[in-house]
Amino acid sequence: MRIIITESYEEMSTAAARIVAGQLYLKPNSVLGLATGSTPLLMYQKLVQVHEQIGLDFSEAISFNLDEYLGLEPGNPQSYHYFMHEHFFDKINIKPENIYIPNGNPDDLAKECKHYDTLIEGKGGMDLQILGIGQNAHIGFNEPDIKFEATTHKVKLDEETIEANARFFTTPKDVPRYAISMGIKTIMLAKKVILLANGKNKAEAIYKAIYGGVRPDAPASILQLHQDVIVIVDKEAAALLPK
Ligand SMILES: O=P(O)(O)OC[C@H]1O[C@](O)(CO)[C@@H](O)[C@@H]1O
Repeated sequence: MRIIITESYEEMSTAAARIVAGQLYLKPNSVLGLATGSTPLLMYQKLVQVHEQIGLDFSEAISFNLDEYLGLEPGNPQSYHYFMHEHFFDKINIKPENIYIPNGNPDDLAKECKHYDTLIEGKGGMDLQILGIGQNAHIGFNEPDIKFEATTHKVKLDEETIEANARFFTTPKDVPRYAISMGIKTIMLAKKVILLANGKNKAEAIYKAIYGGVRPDAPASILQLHQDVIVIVDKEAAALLPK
């Protein structure tokens, strides 16, 4: 695990965007695992700039998003479908048929989970997985006490996550209670992982992810067992790490 501590959110985002851009230059048809939330927002903006200014090409890239709220239609502004199109996909030249996001309104949830796993496997798994982290150390929507061997599945969101994500909704009541998320196993099968965090509210989660024991009550701690993880955190998120 490589740990990069940056001075600011801006620097964290630049460092992450550089790795994504480098990945695409080396392998234009890379399979990217993508995250939502506020953490990767500036990284997406920077990638859009690189696309616009020097032509970073996404035309062969394939993307799989980590998760989606259950019960939200893709056109709902709070859905992760909407988020990804608004902040990233609609601003780059990725092909619509190469964009995969779990369906938050499937007729048959178990089938949708299996289908998503099959699609990921069919593309050979992720070359590069981008992750944010929840305050409770969740990755994707894999909440504490998750089974490490899980693939795509239905998740009941923790109260802490509902509270943290309420800022995106009109009232906390509107936050969906369930989501569909890629599992830890799928994330761990990615060839390379970048874990991003900024702000002091992520300091404890980052400590647990990097220095705590590998335990299901801190899902991100499993990344200690991955062979190629780069953790990029600003100094506030790094505040509890040993100097
Ligand atoms: O970046 P944020 O908004 O703090 O969210 C943290 C994590 O929680 C999620 O919203 C749940 O998947 C992730 O998208 C994100 O990585």
